[in-house]
Amino acid sequence: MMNYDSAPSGPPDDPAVHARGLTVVRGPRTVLRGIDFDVPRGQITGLLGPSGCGKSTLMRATVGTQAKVTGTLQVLGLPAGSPALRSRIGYVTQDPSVYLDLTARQNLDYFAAVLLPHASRADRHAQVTAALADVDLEDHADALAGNLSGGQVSRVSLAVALLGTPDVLVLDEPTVGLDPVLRRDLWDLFHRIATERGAALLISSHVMDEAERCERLLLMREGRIIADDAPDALRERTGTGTVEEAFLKIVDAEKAKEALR
Ligand SMILES: Nc1ncnc2c1ncn2[C@@H]1O[C@H](COP(=O)(O)OP(=O)(O)OP(=O)(O)O)[C@@H](O)[C@H]1O
Repeated sequence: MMNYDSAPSGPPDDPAVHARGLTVVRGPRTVLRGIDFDVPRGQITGLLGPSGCGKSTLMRATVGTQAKVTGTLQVLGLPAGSPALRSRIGYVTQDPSVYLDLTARQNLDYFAAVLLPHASRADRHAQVTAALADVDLEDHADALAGNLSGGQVSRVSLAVALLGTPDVLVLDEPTVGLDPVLRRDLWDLFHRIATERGAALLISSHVMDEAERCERLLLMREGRIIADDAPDALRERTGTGTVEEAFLKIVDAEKAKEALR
C-alpha cells in the first residue's frame, strides 16, 4: 500500500495517469501489448475485462511495482514508480495486506506512522478515525484483524489506502465478497473521494453493474484496451441496454475481425 502527503505534480488539467505504448512482459508472456490510456483526475475510471486479461498487471505498472515495463507511463506528471509518488498513491491489491495479529485500529495506527511520519500524533489519530468511519468499521475497530470476516479485512486494507487523502487511488477489485449494501456505500465513498477531493480513481471489477457507476470505462481483452468510453456512450454506439451487453458485442466484433485476418 502506498499513500499520500501533499504537493500536486503536473498541471491540474493533465490526466493523473498517462500511458502510451505501454507494454509489460511477465515470464514468457507479453501481458500488456502496447496500450494507450489516460486516467483523468476527479473521476472514477473502471477497468473491466475477463480474468487474466491484464488488469492487475496494468495496476501494478501504474503504482510502480511491476518489472519489465516499457513505453510511456506517467503518474501525476512523473514516471511511474518514481519515489516521489510513493506517498501520493493509495493502492489496494486483491490480497489484503494487513497484520492479522493486530486490531483494525492498530493496523491503521501502524501504517499511519509509516506513511505519515511528519503528521502530529493528533492528526494521525484523526486520520485513522476518519478512515475507519469511511469504510464503516468503527464497530470493529478493536477486533483482531484475524477475527474479522474477509470483507471486513478488505475494508481495513482500503482504510489504510485512504490514510492521508491520496491523489490517485488504485483499487484492484475492492468490493469482492461484500454484500450489496456495503458495495453501494463503498461506491458512494469512491464518488465522494473523486468529486470532493479531486482524486483520480482506477478501479477494477468483474461486476458489470458496478461499471455503470464509473464515469469512464476501459474494457480490456488479452492485454489490449478494446474500448475507452463513458458507459452511456458505450451503450449508445453498440445499441445495447447494458455495459455487459456492450462489452460482449465489442468482444464479438473483435473476434470477427481477428477471424478475417
Ligand atoms: N508472475 C507471473 N509470471 C508469468 N505470467 C504471469 C505472472 N503473473 C500473471 N501472469 C499472467 O499475466 C496475465 C495477466 O494477469 P493479471 O493478473 O494482470 O490478469 P487480471 O486481468 O488481473 O486477472 P484476474 O481478473 O483474474 O485478477 C495472465 O495471463 C497471467 O497468467
